[in-house]
Parts: sequence; C-alpha cells; structure tokens
Amino acid sequence: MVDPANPPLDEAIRLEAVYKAFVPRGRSTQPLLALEDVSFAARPGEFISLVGPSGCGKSTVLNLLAGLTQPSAGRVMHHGRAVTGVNTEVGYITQDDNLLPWRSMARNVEYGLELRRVPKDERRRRAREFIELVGLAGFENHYPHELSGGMRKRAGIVRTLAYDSDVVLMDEPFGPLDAQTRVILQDELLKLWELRRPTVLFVTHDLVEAIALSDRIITFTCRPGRIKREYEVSLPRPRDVFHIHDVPRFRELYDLLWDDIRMEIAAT
Ligand SMILES: Nc1ncnc2c1ncn2[C@@H]1O[C@H](COP(=O)(O)OP(=O)(O)OP(=O)(O)O)[C@@H](O)[C@H]1O
Repeated sequence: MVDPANPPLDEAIRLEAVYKAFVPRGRSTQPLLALEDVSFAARPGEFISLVGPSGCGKSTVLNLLAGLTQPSAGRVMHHGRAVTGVNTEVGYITQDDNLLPWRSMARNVEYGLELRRVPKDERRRRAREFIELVGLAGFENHYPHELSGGMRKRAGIVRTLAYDSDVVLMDEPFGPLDAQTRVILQDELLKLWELRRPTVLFVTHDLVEAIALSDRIITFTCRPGRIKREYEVSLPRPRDVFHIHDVPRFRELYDLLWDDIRMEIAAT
C-alpha cells in the first residue's frame, strides 16, 4: 500500500483495490456493482487506453479520477493525494465537444486559461500556438455552430490540452467522427501529446486506435469490471497512425486484444 505522505514520484495516478457500486433509483433494487477490485497506476507522461465491453466501468474509472463520483471501497489517488471532491487539476474530454456556443472558437480555447487566471497576452499566445497546430488558424472568430464536427472536436481537444493539466482523461473523444477524420485527429492528438506529455487515460472501443496511441492497454472484463490483462505497446514513437497496421507486432497485439474482448462480450 502507498503511503499518502510519500507518494512515489513516478506515479501520476493510482487506483488501489477500487470497488464502485451504484444504487439504482427505486425500491427493492440491488446495488449494481460496476467495478470490482480495480488497481493500476500510471507513470507521468504515460498514455494508457482502457478497453472492454460496453458497461464494464471504463467511464466510471475516469469519473472517479475526475472526482465526479467516489469509490465505494478502495482509494483513488492523483499524485499521491486521495481524490475526494471534483478534481479540477485534471483535464476531461468527453464525446461531446462541450464548447460554449456563445464564445468564438479562439475564446473557447482560451476559456480554461481564463479560469486559471493566465494573463491575457499569454492566453492569446498559447491559444494561437495550439490553434495553428491543429490547422484551425483562420477560424478563430467562428462560433461553434459555424464549425464542422471535426473542427469542433479539435477545438475541444486543444482547449483541454492548452489548460496544461498533467493528467488528461479522454472518454471516446473521437466516437462520433467519420473514419478519415478520426485517424487525422489521432495523428494530431499524438503530436499535441508529444509537446508536453501529460499522462493520458483514454477510453475507446477501437482496438486499432488503442494500439496506435498507447504505451499500455488495459482490458476489462464484463461487468462488474475487473482488470483482465495489461499489454505494453512497445511500438516505437513517433508513430505513424496512418500505417500502424504495417508495423511488426501490430497484428499479434490486435489478435490478443480482440480475443480478450470477444471472450468478455460472449460472457455478457
Ligand atoms: N450514475 C450512475 N448511476 C447508476 N448506474 C451507473 C451510473 N454510472 C454508471 N452506471 C452503471 O455502471 C456500469 C458501468 O458504466 P460505465 O459508463 O462506466 O461503463 P462503460 O464501460 O464506460 O460503458 P460504455 O463502453 O458503454 O460507455 C453500467 O452498468 C452503468 O449503467
């Protein structure tokens, strides 16, 4: 067990024997166990994907780290401190872009920096840097409804990454996008991640995406979600997400992951 007074320096986050039960509304219903004895830690700068069948508790893991819900048992730690309330130190990117409709794209990107009271000039500079990196220059004054789905997604991602959290939680961020835009955004995400290397916890159903992006992949069983297996993705970086299928070991890893998931889906 980790001593909270002396957290390991090489750990950004840790879940320790975490159980999470939800009590459904209404009488005579049993608590629903979503997570069972989940333990793992992430090193600073590590990119980890969580994969598993629908309803196995992946989003719940992210919500626990964001402090949006509390564990029923066990501990959830961020840099050695227990997460006991809303954790504003982590960035959280969900399937929705969550852009504020009344703010221009650039002012949306600056929003997190405003909350952190970053001075205006620095805010503008940092937002411009990120906007250029994802090819949104020229659209700074457009409002969210004037942008395509891919552009809104880019703006949402750079808004969170510009905030400079050392831990970023991403819950199927590319879910609703078409296949081509998805791969382009995966490539952009890796380039943005390389800039400051936050720890990323990335939830996805897409095994190719998990392999292309991650240092490690954690597979979950069907509900109650337990860790089934962990895989180191020792493919060299920088990665070419457009040709990840051609990299030796890709096929082997894909088959191992798919076997895990298929077995769990069959058990549901
Ligand atoms: N606030 C809540 N109240 C009650 N039950 C919940 C709540 N949040 C999640 N659950 C239940 O906990 C289980 C895990 O949900 P969770 O969203 O974490 O799964 P998931 O693996 O992210 O699923 P998916 O891949 O479909 O998004 C599900 O059975 C879900 O219905």
